[in-house]
Amino acid sequence: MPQILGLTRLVRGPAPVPSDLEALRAQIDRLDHELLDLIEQRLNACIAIAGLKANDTSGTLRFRPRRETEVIGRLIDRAEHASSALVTHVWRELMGHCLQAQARTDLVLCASRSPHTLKERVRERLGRAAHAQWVATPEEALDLARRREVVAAIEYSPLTPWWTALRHSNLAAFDLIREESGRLLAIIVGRVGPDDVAEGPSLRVLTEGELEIRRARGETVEPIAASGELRLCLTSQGEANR
Ligand SMILES: O=C(O)C(=O)C[C@]1(C(=O)O)C=C[C@@H](O)C=C1
Repeated sequence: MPQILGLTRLVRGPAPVPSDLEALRAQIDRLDHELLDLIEQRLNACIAIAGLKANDTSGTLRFRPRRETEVIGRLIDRAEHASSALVTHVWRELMGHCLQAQARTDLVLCASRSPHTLKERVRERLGRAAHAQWVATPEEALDLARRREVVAAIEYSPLTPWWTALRHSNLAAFDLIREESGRLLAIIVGRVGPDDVAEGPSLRVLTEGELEIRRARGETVEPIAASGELRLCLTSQGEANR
């Protein structure tokens, strides 16, 4: 019997000494407890922030996409072995739960062409903590986003230019979901203030005339959809707020 064990060891390399395995598992248990304690502390800090946000009369959501993107960006820069996918996934989920601890914030989805892909991509972007609800029309999604603590992800289609309703509205189109090919799949909409929209290209609904004026000023404005006189445009952040 000892000979057979010895042979197995030769083939597989040195087996971990049981006490090493136990020691490493004990270390992992300790780290898990520390991680959980930190998560509890983080949740408590977020609940305290909710108290401050309760005094905010701007009518915006508790959700702050700009802050979330900045937090994740800094952590990705700091990470040594943790991939950006790991950091993004873990913190999107964490922040999704921290947001729910502040106020129940629902996800309203509207898609007829690729509902499954849309839901998956939105979950990747915003985490899985929020309750998701499907609605049949973009108008229903926009109505809920105007009135409730809701983030809406609405499929883009040139045939139903619902995005024209974003002009002169308290809703911001603050994120885009694209297909692998780069094609626009959906627009994420919510009551997010201009200062809380993440850095980077931002969406604006402009008339053709306004678009021309901005271009003449040398601004980078790219129309990505059109309906009558109106254009859905990608602009750089500073330019979008003007
Ligand atoms: O910084 C805030 O405003 C928070 O509410 C905290 C926090 C977070 O978990 O870090 C939670 C939700 C927001 O969407 C952004 C960030």
